[in-house]
Amino acid sequence: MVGLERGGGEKGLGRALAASSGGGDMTFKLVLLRHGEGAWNKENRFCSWVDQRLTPNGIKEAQTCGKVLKEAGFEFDLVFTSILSRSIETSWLVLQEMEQEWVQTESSWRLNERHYGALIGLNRAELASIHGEEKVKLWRRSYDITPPPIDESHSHFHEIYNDRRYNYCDVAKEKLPKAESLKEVLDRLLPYWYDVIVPEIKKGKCILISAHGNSARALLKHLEGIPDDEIVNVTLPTGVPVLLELDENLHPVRPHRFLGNQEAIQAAIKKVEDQGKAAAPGKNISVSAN
Ligand SMILES: O=C(O)[C@@H](CO)OP(=O)(O)O
Repeated sequence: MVGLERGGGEKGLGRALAASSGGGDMTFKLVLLRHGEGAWNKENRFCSWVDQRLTPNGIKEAQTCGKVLKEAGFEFDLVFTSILSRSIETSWLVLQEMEQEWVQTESSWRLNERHYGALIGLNRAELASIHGEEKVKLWRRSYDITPPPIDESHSHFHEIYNDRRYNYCDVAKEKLPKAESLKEVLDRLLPYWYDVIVPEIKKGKCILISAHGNSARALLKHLEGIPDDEIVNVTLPTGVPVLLELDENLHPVRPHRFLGNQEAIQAAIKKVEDQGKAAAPGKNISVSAN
């Protein structure tokens, strides 16, 4: 298997199926992706189910991702996205860069970003200066802590729940979440994973999942068996492809790998982690900390 040295070391990684040395067992390759930077990523606000477009930088990130995947030789058979524009737009840009725009795409709310409840729209750094960085880290990265739920008084409530896209979900609108822990994200994602995505992987299809920081983390936790208290340390940067290689039981044959310039990727991870550092208190912050 090809290593990940910079300067073309990822070439050849993209074959959908590879025989492992000796036994001839099949290895399935799956690429997980967090969308490119969106407007509220840049403003350091919890974006979650608010629909945001990519920034010019986010567009570049998605295009770079497409270049990396193209150079590595990936040929996708199927793409899955959430129903939020930033994940769909990212998949378009990736496929365009790879000259694979024709690849069939399916979208589901079950791949949406985690529902951040009452935290939606708030600035992470301002929140950290009020509630402390530890509390914000727990809200952002813990496994089973659910933030306070969104209610009708929230300035983005109606924008989210009156959005026509949620008329087409496989659950009634009233049953859609009002806040989610990472565990709750996994609970709503797994039926889609097992019923829709897994059968396609098992057919040998090369699959791209263009999702979000926390829906991708939830899936990664599930596939790699990351313990509840260790998932807090897993952060995904925007627009960086994550390669997973799975055996026929969909157990990983090696740890996930970020594809691309490793130094730039580490810097991007740090940037996302630093979003939760405290800043001078801002004005419009009101959320009950419990
Ligand atoms: O804003 C959000 O919904 C997510 C990132 O998409 O934020 P965080 O990185 O804090 O989980």
